[in-house]
Amino acid sequence: MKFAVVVFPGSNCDVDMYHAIADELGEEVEYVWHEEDNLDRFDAILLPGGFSYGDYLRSGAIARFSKVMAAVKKAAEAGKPVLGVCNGFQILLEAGLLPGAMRRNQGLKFICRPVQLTVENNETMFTSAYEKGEVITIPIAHGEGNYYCDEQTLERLVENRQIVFRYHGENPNGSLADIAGIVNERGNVLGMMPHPERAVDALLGSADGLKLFRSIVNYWRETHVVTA
Ligand SMILES: NC(=O)CC[C@H](N)C(=O)O
Repeated sequence: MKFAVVVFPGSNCDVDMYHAIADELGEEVEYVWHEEDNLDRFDAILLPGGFSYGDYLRSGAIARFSKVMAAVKKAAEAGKPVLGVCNGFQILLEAGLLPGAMRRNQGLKFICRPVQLTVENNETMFTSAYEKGEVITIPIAHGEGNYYCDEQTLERLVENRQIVFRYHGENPNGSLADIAGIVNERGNVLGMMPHPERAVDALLGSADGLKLFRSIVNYWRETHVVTA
C-alpha cells in the first residue's frame, strides 16, 4: 500500500507523518509537492498539519486552490482514504470535502499540549483498530480548532455517525459538540485537529495515534489483498 504526504508551502508536520508511515508502520510513502496534479499511483492521501501559505486569510483558505487539491478530490471520489490533520483538516473544510468551518480557538490562544479524545465511531476505515468509546491521548497544536457548523449539519453528522472523535473531559478550543474529528458521509475522508502522527511511540508520550494508521492499512488489505 502506498501513501502520499502532500506538502504545501508552510506545511510543518509532513516529516512526522512520513516517519509514522515509513518507520512505524513500514509502509510505502512519498512526499508530493502541492503542484502535483495526479495522485492515481497512491492508495491513501495524507494532508499534514502546518501553516500553509502562512495561514493568511484563514487557515487553509489559500491551500485549497492548490493544483493538487483537484487530485485529492478525485481520490476522495474514488473512495480512497483521505486524512487531513490539523491544517490538513482546515484545508479539507475550505475545499468543501468536509462540512463546517474552523474558527479561532475560544480563548484566542494557540494551544499545544496532549488532550484526551473519545473514539465515538470505531466502525470507520480510520478507527477500526480502536475499541468503541476508547479514550486515547493525542497532542493538539492549533490556533484555529474551534469547529463550527449549522444545526442541520450537526444533526446530519450525529445521525450518520460522522463524528469520529470528541474531546474527552475538557474541550480545549470551544468546538461545537466537543468535535475533534469528523468523516464525510461516505466515510473515506477524515479531518481531525489532534495529531496522531505525533503519538506513534511511547517515547513521544503516547502511541495511541498508531492505531489510526494501522486501521487504514487493515482496511486497504481487507479490500485489496485477495487470499486463496
Ligand atoms: N499544527 C497545525 O496544523 C496548525 C494549524 C493552523 N495553522 C492553526 O494554527 O490552527
